[in-house]
Amino acid sequence: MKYICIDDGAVAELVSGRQFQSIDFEEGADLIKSLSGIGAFMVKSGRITHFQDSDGVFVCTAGAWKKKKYLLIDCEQSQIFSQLPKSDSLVSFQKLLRFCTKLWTNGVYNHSEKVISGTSKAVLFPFNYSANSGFRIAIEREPAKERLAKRDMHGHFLLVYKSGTSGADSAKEIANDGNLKKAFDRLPDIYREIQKTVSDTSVIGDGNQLATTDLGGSPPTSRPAHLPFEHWGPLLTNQQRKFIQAPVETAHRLQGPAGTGKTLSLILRTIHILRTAEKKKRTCHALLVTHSEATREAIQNTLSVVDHAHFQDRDRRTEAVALSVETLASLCANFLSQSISETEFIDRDAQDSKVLQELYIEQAISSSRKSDFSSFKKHLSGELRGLFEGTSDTDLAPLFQHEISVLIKGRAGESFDIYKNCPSLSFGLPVRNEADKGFIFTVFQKYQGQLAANSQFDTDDVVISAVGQLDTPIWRRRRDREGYDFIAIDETHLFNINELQVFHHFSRDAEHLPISFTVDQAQAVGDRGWDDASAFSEALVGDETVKANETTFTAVFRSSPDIRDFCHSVLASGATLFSSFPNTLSGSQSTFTRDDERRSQVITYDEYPDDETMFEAAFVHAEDLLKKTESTRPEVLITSLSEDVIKGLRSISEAKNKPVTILDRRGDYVRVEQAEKAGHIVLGHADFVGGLEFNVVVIVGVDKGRVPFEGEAEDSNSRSFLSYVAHNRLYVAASRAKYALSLLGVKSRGPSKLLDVARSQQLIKAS
Ligand SMILES: Nc1ncnc2c1ncn2[C@@H]1O[C@H](COP(=O)(O)OP(=O)(O)OP(=O)(O)O)[C@@H](O)[C@H]1O
Repeated sequence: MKYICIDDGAVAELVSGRQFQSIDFEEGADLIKSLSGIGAFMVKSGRITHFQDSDGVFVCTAGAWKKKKYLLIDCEQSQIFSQLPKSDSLVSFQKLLRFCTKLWTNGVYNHSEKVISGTSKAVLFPFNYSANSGFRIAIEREPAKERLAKRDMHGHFLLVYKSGTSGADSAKEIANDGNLKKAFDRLPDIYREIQKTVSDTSVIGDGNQLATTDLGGSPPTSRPAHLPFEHWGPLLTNQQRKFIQAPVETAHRLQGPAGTGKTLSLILRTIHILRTAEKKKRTCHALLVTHSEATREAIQNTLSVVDHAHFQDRDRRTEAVALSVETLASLCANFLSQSISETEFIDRDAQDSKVLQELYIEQAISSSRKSDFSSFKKHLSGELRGLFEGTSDTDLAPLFQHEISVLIKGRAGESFDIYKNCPSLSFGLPVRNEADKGFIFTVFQKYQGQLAANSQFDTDDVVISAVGQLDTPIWRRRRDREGYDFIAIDETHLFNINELQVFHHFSRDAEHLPISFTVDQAQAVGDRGWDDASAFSEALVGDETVKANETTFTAVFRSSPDIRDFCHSVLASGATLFSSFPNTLSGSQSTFTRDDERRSQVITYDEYPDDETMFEAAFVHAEDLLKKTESTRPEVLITSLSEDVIKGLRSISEAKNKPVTILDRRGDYVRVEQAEKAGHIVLGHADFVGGLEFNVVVIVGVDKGRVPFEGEAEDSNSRSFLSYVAHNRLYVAASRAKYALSLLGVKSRGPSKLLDVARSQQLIKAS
């Protein structure tokens, strides 16, 4: 294929169809295959007709050819589709089409679109943030000038003649217009043919058009995933469909970055399996496990719209097909008569418990400092001793909390013997020898003592006792009667290994592992010591030899291309600093159509003289962006990675009478619903925003000293840990945004280092 000639009608169609934005859709995958010259050319859209011969391809829409504008991609000269991976090729093609539209309509260019003044050239840098940031596409805006002028067609053509990473002098460079001339000579014939085709198939054409238009739009609802099951069919990507319809008997891991529809697909898969069982008159009891009570409520609410058969309202004791939605704690309580009352239970995702746990740990550290440190001191490694001596109890608390939750409770099940042999985390407390572990374990025991003294349990306590009861002959006999035929687990990255090992005991048949689960490791806070995503499968399945099937999503539905790029820059910066930091956004694409992009805003970073002025400005930005994005107040989130900033924002909202609804648990959809009723903006710490989505997100205090948090600690271990978690939190907070993201900081502090990549690539502007 020497060239591809696309008319302006086809360009408009290709930028507005959601299915052309990602290779996860069959249409997107076919399109990129065709562009790369693999097989016959194919574009599935009612409005577009294409012609192919040995020379090239014409992608056209009906109309008078002389009135149209054309993009001619010279494939021979530019090699544009043979240099990049498929997903990147599609992204660069889509960005090219958008740039062409702007060149034709004198639109406003962004930082990656450059018209070279004094020349007839333009250059596009489609990947300003990533490994391919130097990749560019060169366009001649006035190809075959004289020849086209004679035929009254000057200004009707753009010619893509070069791509790659090397620069050149645009003023001197001359694009070869041989292929353009060939294509030009064929246009009258091609459009005569189209005219015939359109009149022959006008009825079919219309029908197809409707289908395409449907797909191009967003789901007609303001709430995520709130559409009945049947309506999702035509909106799904190939990958989503593949996951939803995959065989039930085997373990299946679904991975993908934020906003790719993991939760939605897990819900649809569960309903699909239950509906199939009902149709075939088979018994099927399904279990959907969420990480916290708040996300359980959110999923139950979504199910009430998606699932018209009301599987979740059915009683599994009397119905053959039913669904139970549980948290790990409620599951253990129901099955193992471990009922503990709400006041006894420490919910990791709730503000009160978090504060309480940190307080207990701080007290445990302080008491160990007084009573145990002197006897351990000479045996401790220099690094741990140095850290302990040079750091305050308050600054040490998050490091100990992480070690306790991930390793002592998470991996070792509170057993010192197992903990002793656990490999240390790369980014956290520096644990170098057995004495280090012994000392940390003493702090842990003190913490555990405090919980016991106050008669409180956390999830780990419940799970550890549960596992003991699950591996007994009594449960093995009950399992056949009470176990589940299908188990779905959302947000697996938030569970620790200890917890993951419980789930496979709940399947009805011990031989089969009908478990499906979703993962985005980058959303877990801090180094969890996972080697890769397959560690989740091993922990869940409980057997290293059983391989889970896997599906990866790359089409990001939630966020605009700019916001996706920004999130990618945060993960890329984390991955550069920390060997174990997962960059799950690589190779993903935003599915925003040109219509969605109309509401999208550039990402801004603004500086203020002090905190007070910044807090007030947060509300001004929120109001401004909600107007620009045509949103309502509850569709706006103000958040921060710092507890103190949240307190400051709260006081300002009270003092200035700007009512807000406050999130104090992770993914608390009920609070968001209250905000909807009250017409309030939502305010909450970054730890509580996971699982939610907003049109506008304002992140306050993204400056030095706060992101990452720098206490008094000088120690490099604690700094690395805080930097690691700041990357996770900033990614989670930013990826909640659909159309607009605004970042605020204090001038004297300067912007956070985490913004360096994004700033250097001009992904952020001052507003
Ligand atoms: N095929 C699709 N067509 C249109 N919208 C979709 C599609 N798939 C998912 N979405 C939308 O994308 C958004 C994100 O979905 P969801 O919350 O399930 O993603 P997620 O991957 O679980 O995100 P996170 O990891 O951030 O929690 C939702 O608004 C959902 O309705």
